[in-house]
Amino acid sequence: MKKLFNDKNKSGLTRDLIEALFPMFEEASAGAIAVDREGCITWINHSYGRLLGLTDLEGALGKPVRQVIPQSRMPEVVSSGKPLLLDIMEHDQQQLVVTRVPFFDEDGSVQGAVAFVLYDDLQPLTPLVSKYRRLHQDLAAARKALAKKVRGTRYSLGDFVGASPAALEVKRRARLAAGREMPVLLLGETGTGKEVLAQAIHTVSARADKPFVGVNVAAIPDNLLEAEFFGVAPGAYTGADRRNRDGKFQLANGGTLFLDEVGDMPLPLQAKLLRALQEGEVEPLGSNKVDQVDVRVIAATSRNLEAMIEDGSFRSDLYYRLNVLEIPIPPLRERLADLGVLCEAILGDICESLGMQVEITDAGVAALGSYDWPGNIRELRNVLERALTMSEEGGLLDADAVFKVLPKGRRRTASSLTPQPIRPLARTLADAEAQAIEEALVASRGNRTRAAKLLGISRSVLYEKLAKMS
Ligand SMILES: Nc1ncnc2c1ncn2[C@@H]1O[C@H](COP(=O)(O)OP(=O)(O)OP(=O)(O)O)[C@@H](O)[C@H]1O
Repeated sequence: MKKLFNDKNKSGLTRDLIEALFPMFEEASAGAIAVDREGCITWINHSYGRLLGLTDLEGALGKPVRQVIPQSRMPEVVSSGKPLLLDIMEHDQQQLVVTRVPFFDEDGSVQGAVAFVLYDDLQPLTPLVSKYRRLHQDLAAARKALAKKVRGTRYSLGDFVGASPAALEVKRRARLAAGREMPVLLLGETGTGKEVLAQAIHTVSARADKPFVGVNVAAIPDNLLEAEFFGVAPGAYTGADRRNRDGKFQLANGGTLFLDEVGDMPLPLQAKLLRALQEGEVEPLGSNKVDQVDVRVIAATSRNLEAMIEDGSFRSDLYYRLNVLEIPIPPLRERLADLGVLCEAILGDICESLGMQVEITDAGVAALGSYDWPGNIRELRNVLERALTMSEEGGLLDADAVFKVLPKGRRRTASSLTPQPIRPLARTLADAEAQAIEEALVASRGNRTRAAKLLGISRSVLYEKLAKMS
């Protein structure tokens, strides 16, 4: 038997072999053609002629293949000596799946090439193509999820919803923080979005593809905090793991460490944290070696750190170390103009997970504005979730539906009963104006053109006033 792969003829496709295989391929394919080493047609079968719309097959013989089939890549196959095993060729708005193979003489020189049309329409391949597309989409989704997991974040800046002057100022500062390496201190009541913002800053920063590690100081017992932060050396204490256990600092190395409720940190640990931040090194519990760490810290608190410094429960040096860029996040009651956009975003999110469609009316949004939101946006989300469980698919949340689920007893009042100190008239007028603008923005669900109309002023005047308020 002839050796298929000898030195001269590595591909083994001699003319004899091609001739032996040809009838089988020709029979099975939708068309076949052969060219010589110059790329001129030496043979073409009837089925291919029909596919190409050729009336005179004899007339095609001897012609350069590109004269007859402009998109043919046979000249490339003859000149390179390499097959093109699977290709899609367009011809007269048809898509042909073709395979092209060169053949050689005994000396290994290219003698010509043959080509077969495997499919003359892509229909039979549809299940394969759609399966490929589905797998491709799954792969892209999995890659995205994995990238988020590696980053450790769920939120980016777009997730901090709000268009009021106060919310825009928060986002402006967050963007500034993302562009620099400095420590950031986020100040805000519970549920105002401190964690959302910390993650968003990390996601936009140069450390985005490194870990984001969050730790809630208030949630960890004091006696475990040190190990949690700085790690534990093997056998550091009775019952300790034999292996090294990394702390949050080591886990966040290269990335961002989010210290939530930093005001709840006991004083002895504050000193160690300060050292870690100043020196860029941490000492695991029970170890006499230090680990170098490169960590960007974003701290957050709902407590008044300045008052804590006064009463000696927070170190002032640590405060100044953490508070290089301060971002105060206003409570929801101070940015009611964002209620409309917040409702839209939160309802969209909840509805998507429940597979339903429910919207809120302007009166529903205005009803939400009558409450003072001590739990801020987290509470708003809970209230909307409760309202949704009581509403019907495709329904509308109106004021009645909102009042049914709104906690009683924390309504905002238009005027306080306690007498207010007399202030300069200009100040009182400015406050009244700011409140009127805020209420118009609530009523118009953040739509400034509508808000300007409600107030009877032009849009440009409204913008001017908003700029002064921010
Ligand atoms: N501006 C915002 N836009 C959209 N959703 C927000 C916003 N702020 C907060 N949320 C949502 O409110 C919830 C609470 O947010 P987050 O955990 O960031 O608040 P926090 O200030 O860190 O609260 P805490 O101090 O209690 O930990 C989350 O579900 C978050 O998605």
